[in-house]
Amino acid sequence: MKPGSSALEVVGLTKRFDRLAVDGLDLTIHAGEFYALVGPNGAGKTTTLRMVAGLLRPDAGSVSIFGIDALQNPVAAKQVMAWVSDEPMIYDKLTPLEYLEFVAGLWGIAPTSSEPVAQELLGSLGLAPHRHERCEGFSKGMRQKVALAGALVHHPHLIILDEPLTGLDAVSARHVKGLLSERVRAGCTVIMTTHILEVAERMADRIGVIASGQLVAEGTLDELRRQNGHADTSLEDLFIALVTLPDAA
Ligand SMILES: Nc1ncnc2c1ncn2[C@@H]1O[C@H](COP(=O)(O)OP(=O)(O)OP(=O)(O)O)[C@@H](O)[C@H]1O
Repeated sequence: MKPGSSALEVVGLTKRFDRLAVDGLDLTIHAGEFYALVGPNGAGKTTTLRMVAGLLRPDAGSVSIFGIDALQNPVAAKQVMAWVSDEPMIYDKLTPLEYLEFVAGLWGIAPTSSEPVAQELLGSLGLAPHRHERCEGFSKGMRQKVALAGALVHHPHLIILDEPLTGLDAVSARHVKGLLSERVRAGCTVIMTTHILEVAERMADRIGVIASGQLVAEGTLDELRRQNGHADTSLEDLFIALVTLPDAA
């Protein structure tokens, strides 16, 4: 992907349930960046990402993924992206290796090509010793990692993750963070929501703060600090200041 081009362009994205969940959101994520979307509970983060991933139809707005209109061409858009939910579904009766081969098959990738990729993914996530065990006996964290591996098997350029680190122990979190950083170094774009502000602070090139379905601030940590007039404050303090603004409450 061309450096400097946009991986994701969201314009005027809107979704109403009982009340407005996403309110005319504009968002641009550059190709090759690691972007963290943070915000309070109910801010509209998951709803935004579900619309981007093609799982929820927006009431208004547009979503463009590497120039592909994701609402008009959802299949083409899905071919270049991965979606990892915070409540992943995997097939319990399969082993991780079988699951990855199954998912690769859905993408039309032959087992001879997918197997080395699957082995490598499972190795990076610390799942190699369990690759031949059925997923039904796996912990929540292990299942999350199998789902992540499954989402990456077709070499997506844009990786969208909803709370990928929640519920993971320190070793598993390290594996996931390592894999995502390695993907960004290889040229992929990563967008993830997180409530772990330290992770956003350490890993993200840019951070978007969303409140009441709107982007209330965006930038590198230094830019966010400058915008708020605090040279050395933590992201946690900035976050609390931003999401408790009168018009963001
Ligand atoms: N399927 C749904 N039906 C009705 N309301 C919904 C649905 N999904 C989300 N909402 C509402 O939309 C708003 C935004 O929810 P969303 O899950 O996007 O927030 P979030 O920022 O991801 O929150 P959290 O950090 O708690 O996961 C909330 O008020 C939520 O109750």
